[in-house]
Amino acid sequence: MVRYRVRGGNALRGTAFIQGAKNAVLPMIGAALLAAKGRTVLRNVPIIEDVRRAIELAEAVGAYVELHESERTLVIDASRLTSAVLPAEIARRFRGSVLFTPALLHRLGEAIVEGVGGCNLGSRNLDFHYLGYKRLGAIVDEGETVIHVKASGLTGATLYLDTPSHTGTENLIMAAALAKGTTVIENAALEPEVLDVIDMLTKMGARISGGGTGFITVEGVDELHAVEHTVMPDRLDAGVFAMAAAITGGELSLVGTGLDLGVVRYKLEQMGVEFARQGAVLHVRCEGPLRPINIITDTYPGFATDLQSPMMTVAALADGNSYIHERIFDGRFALAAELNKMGANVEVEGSRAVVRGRTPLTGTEVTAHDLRSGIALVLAGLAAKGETVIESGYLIDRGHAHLAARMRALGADITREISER
Ligand SMILES: CC(=O)N[C@H]1[C@@H](OP(=O)(O)OP(=O)(O)OC[C@H]2O[C@@H](n3ccc(=O)[nH]c3=O)[C@H](O)[C@@H]2O)O[C@H](CO)[C@@H](O)[C@@H]1O
Ligand SMILES: C=C(OP(=O)(O)O)C(=O)O
Repeated sequence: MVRYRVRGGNALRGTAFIQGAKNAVLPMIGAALLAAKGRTVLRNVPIIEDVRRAIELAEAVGAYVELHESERTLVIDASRLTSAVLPAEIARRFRGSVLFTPALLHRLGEAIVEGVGGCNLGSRNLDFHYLGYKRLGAIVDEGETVIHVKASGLTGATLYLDTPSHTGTENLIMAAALAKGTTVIENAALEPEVLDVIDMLTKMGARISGGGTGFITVEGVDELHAVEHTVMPDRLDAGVFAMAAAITGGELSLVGTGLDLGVVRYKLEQMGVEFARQGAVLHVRCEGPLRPINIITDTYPGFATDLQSPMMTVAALADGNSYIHERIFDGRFALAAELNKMGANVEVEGSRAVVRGRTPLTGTEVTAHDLRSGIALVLAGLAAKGETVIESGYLIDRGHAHLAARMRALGADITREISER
């Protein structure tokens, strides 16, 4: 059992190094398995638990993988894939396991998905993925726990997503990349991580146009080759560090190539946080009291649902009532009860929450129900009086690399502990 222990009260100051993006590297590991020859090199890989699980899963299907931790570099040789089974004990531990299906389909003619994990956020359907594979010519047997997808070659088709699913778009692009003929994906996701995956696939030889427009066209090719690619910076990790500066009255320089916080920056600015771009560095500081805010989560370029929980912590520390409307997931307010244990006043009704601030927070034992509620509780701990203990730290480690070390370097009093339990 991993737990984080945070003693609040220190302002965070210094340079925060933003990790590579979790939600880009996971599909890229899946994409690397599409190359039947050569070695793929991924750089700026975040050293997070989800990446470790993705490596285990790639090895389970026969790929050779080297993780060079201090270089944050992953080398993947998928020339010999030996198993189409995504075993439950690994696949159920992270969402990214779903991104291995297209490579197994193309390389081995089938994928046996024994489970898909990820944060527990209410319904997390995969119907767009499976309907899309069917439209491309696959046979999908959906058993109670195991899903079997089979195809002896896919053929391009027009696909439509009811909502622009992030991993759904990535999976269907990967499936279409080696299909015969043209595929059009309508209502495709616009997230920057999806565009980074398209960049990598394009280098691999895929013919993809329309990324970022909502209408993606993929002209199938016969093969894809191994390439080197640098993973984009993690805007969620960056958002959390900006919020840490905001709630502790600190001042941070965020370093991460081409970092763009988008709407999160504008929302924090409305709350009184100051940002300044100095060349490649994004400077963030906050001196005065925080103002309340209204947030509506949405697909990109809307406010990212993954930053909704951390923003709830910031709202609890703002003077006045903030309003949050969660529109992506139907079960993403588990944080409210934990924040309330620390003295916050958050009231949830359906998909909406009212956060009545500012309430002084006091450290106590709290539970991370998912990755982002975990990091939101770390933020609360940084601003609370006394000591906050957060379990399970594993959920935080799924998505944030070396969190305690990076925050300690900025002046935070935070430790990561491992116990037998
Ligand atoms: C590994 C990864 O990249 N995870 C991200 C990805 O998850 P993920 O790709 O799983 O999220 P989706 O965009 O697919 O899901 C969003 C919503 O669409 C619904 N839906 C989705 C697919 C489908 O086939 N049918 C369906 O109904 C889901 O139930 C959910 O309510 O995008 C989410 C939304 O930005 C982020 O919170 C996750 O961090
Ligand atoms: C929901 C998240 O991740 P996943 O889709 O991997 O569960 C997240 O990163 O907040």
